[in-house]
Amino acid sequence: MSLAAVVPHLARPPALLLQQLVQSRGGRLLFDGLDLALHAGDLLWVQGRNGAGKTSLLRLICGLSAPTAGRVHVEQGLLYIAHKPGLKDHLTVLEQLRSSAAVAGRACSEAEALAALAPVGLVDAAEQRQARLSEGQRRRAALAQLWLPQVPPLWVLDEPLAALDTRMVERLAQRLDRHADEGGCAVFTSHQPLPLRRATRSLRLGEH
Ligand SMILES: Nc1ncnc2c1ncn2[C@@H]1O[C@H](COP(=O)(O)OP(=O)(O)OP(=O)(O)O)[C@@H](O)[C@H]1O
Repeated sequence: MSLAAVVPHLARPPALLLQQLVQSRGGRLLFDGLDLALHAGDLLWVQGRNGAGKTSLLRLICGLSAPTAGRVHVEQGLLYIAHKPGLKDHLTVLEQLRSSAAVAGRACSEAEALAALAPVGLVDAAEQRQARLSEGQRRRAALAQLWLPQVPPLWVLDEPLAALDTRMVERLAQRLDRHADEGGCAVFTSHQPLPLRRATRSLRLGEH
């Protein structure tokens, strides 16, 4: 029997591969020679003090900035929700969600978008302009993307818990668990642990 038959994920390439990744910013070395492979079902919690380089790493993974050296390989698609999600104030919650999906090449129907607003508790706010949302509601509006159909396999979430109440934190953790159960994976930053059912891998930056 082959090793791949015993450990199924070895049969597939990793969803995310970081090889000898180096990043300097503002004259500081944030990480040096970082190697990482993320496979189906992996949830990776990136930890570190303020300024350690967590957001910088997530932006590298998404191809939004270039490493000083090394390589980032994403096998299929990814979904990035930034620390400050770029919501347009003049759009309604529903318009924003459908527009974000379309820009990502995953256009969705109004019914699908409304269904994604239900778990984040924003169905009643669907027609409301985003300028009138609270911080927590803005975070929920951005996170609704995780409930759309055809989500990409790799999720990259920067501080997804910011401004969320306890109930929404639990709902997000359940969504992450289910995504991993279905063979997806995620990289997230957070200053607090998420109440996840699945085991979490962790990477601590700023300790060199
Ligand atoms: N545009 C930039 N130009 C130069 N240096 C930058 C830039 N953006 C961030 N930095 C620096 O890179 C370092 C890492 O920043 P980063 O935002 O990745 O940290 P972080 O771990 O996400 O912090 P936090 O927990 O506060 O969000 C910091 O020292 C920061 O000052």
